[in-house]
Amino acid sequence: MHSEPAVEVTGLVKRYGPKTAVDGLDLTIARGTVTAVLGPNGAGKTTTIETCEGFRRPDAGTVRVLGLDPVADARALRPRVGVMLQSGGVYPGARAVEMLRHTAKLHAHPLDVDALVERLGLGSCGRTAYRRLSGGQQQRLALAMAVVGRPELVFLDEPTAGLDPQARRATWELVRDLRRDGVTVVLTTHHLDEAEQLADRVAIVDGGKVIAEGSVEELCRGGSESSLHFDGPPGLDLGSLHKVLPDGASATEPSPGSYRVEAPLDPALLATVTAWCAESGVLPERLTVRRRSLEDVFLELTGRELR
Ligand SMILES: Nc1ncnc2c1ncn2[C@@H]1O[C@H](COP(=O)(O)OP(=O)(O)OP(=O)(O)O)[C@@H](O)[C@H]1O
Repeated sequence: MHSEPAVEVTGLVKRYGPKTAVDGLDLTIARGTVTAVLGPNGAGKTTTIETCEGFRRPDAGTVRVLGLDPVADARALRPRVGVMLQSGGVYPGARAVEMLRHTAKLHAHPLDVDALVERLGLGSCGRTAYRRLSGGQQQRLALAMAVVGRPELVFLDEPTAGLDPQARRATWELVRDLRRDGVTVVLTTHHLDEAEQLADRVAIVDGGKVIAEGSVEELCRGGSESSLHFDGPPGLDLGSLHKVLPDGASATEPSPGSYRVEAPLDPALLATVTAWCAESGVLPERLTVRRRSLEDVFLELTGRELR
């Protein structure tokens, strides 16, 4: 049974009036994995996740979650799927930790509430009404509510947006523990480092479609895997550098005084570039070797920075 994917989205289309938010999206998520769904603003991530959560009906295509239909089988899925919404979903007057205890009681094998409260730094919020919590506290509570029932699958929509570094790390640790316990985690994020840190698989969504999918390593493979960077005076004669670089290499000045050399990286390349700098009377500052990152891939695929 567990060879069946946790989530299977096929040809999903979702429109809001004339606007097509999701446009034939395909995504398969294996059980027990952490998948990060990345994409620029308005790419269709939230709409896709909300359709998987059963909050929206597809206009076309199919969505199966744990083998079931998220709308028709909502009752059966509720105890098995944890949902963390971007905002709200909680009665504003409800007291924070009481609400968490109440949610825990609705489940057969909940997590230990006190341990979870401690872990997410919610101890001081005990009897505080939800609406009086800070944004970060509300968010951590939403995360706690999503996982307290020990679900098989958790959807986290931008779980660390706006959190301070400490709360962010606590959230990452929690996601790692969920994964270790075999929980499938699907998260949307604008933080590429979050995807790099947590995700087994990354799906990049743009224009309502998945335009690339794979592990971070797979996505970063191909193209030029690494590049050499240095700063110097603006307007250096890169023509003379090209002459000494190996065939197929490129040297560019992406912004004034900032240089990038793309070529198969080996010690000889470094020697060639520094020798050229010496001949040109240039002291290369901040000389670094950079591996191709998810950010580079994202930029190449979407033509946009993430935010
Ligand atoms: N309820 C709605 N009514 C009308 N248009 C909507 C609605 N919800 C989303 N949209 C539009 O659909 C498109 C996809 O939105 P969605 O929220 O799914 O994208 P997203 O990738 O989650 O974006 P973000 O990163 O900004 O949260 C956007 O153009 C958005 O403006």
